[in-house]
Amino acid sequence: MPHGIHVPLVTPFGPDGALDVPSLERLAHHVLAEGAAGLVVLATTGEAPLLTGDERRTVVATCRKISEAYGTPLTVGVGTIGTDESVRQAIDRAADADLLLAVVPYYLRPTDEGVLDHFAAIGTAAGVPLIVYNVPYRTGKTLRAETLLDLLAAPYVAGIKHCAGAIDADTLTLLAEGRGVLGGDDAFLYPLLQLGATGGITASANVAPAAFAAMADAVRDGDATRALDLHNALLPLVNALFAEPSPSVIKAVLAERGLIADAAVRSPLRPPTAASLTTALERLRKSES
Ligand SMILES: O=C(O)C1=N[C@H](C(=O)O)C[C@H](O)C1
Repeated sequence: MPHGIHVPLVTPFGPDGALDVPSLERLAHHVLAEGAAGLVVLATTGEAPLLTGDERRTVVATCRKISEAYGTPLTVGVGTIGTDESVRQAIDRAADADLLLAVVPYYLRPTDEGVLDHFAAIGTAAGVPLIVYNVPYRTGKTLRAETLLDLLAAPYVAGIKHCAGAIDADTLTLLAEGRGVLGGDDAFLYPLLQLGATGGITASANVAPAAFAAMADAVRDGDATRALDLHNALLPLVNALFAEPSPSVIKAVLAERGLIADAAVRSPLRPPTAASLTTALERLRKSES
């Protein structure tokens, strides 16, 4: 069962728009050295749908080597609208992955039963445990709490990355009855951990890996005061990092800090405004003081 903070890495591009592997390596080393429990590639934050097939393979191979050097798991994103193509992706990426982060099929809004069949097909074919990526505000598909619990109980599912955008009634049911929930909404990570989530996949941890890892450790160790202090210090930063479509602000902050060479994002994402970047940098400095 995944635990701790797994960082969904941004995918750095150079000023010419090409994949920047040295920056990816630098960032991956940095977050693991700062206490992240694992790397996640080809997720939302990694702009996965905007990469070519060759770029995806390079990102996975690069982070595979680094994960092996640190002895930490590598989670690789998979999944699209249709089951057949999702299965193909899963088979292709499973060889280099410890876990696959498989998104709920989006856009078509299938039934919950269709979604269960979708994950059964992927999980059976891949032979690598899945983390179900439940993000209704992106996919357009909300799953019933019972369906999420059915997924958690499936032999091919190691966990659920839960991004409900709130702590709603279904989230409470899921956490009360299921094991292996990972917080996927950065702003809600602390309460989710307190309610029993085993860890998180949080984009903001690209920028502040040590603080996120410390917060997860504090909850695990029962140090509620320290965990709450860290949450309160991180929350303004998280809000600033998500003030514009992610990962634009995150990349700009990483570039300012010298962790990646350039802040470029791919269209239709756009660079953040100067005001958003300034606010995020100020809040990062404050969170560190
Ligand atoms: O890339 C991810 O994985 C994450 N995606 C969420 C989103 O952007 O919807 C947020 C989370 O921090 C990580």
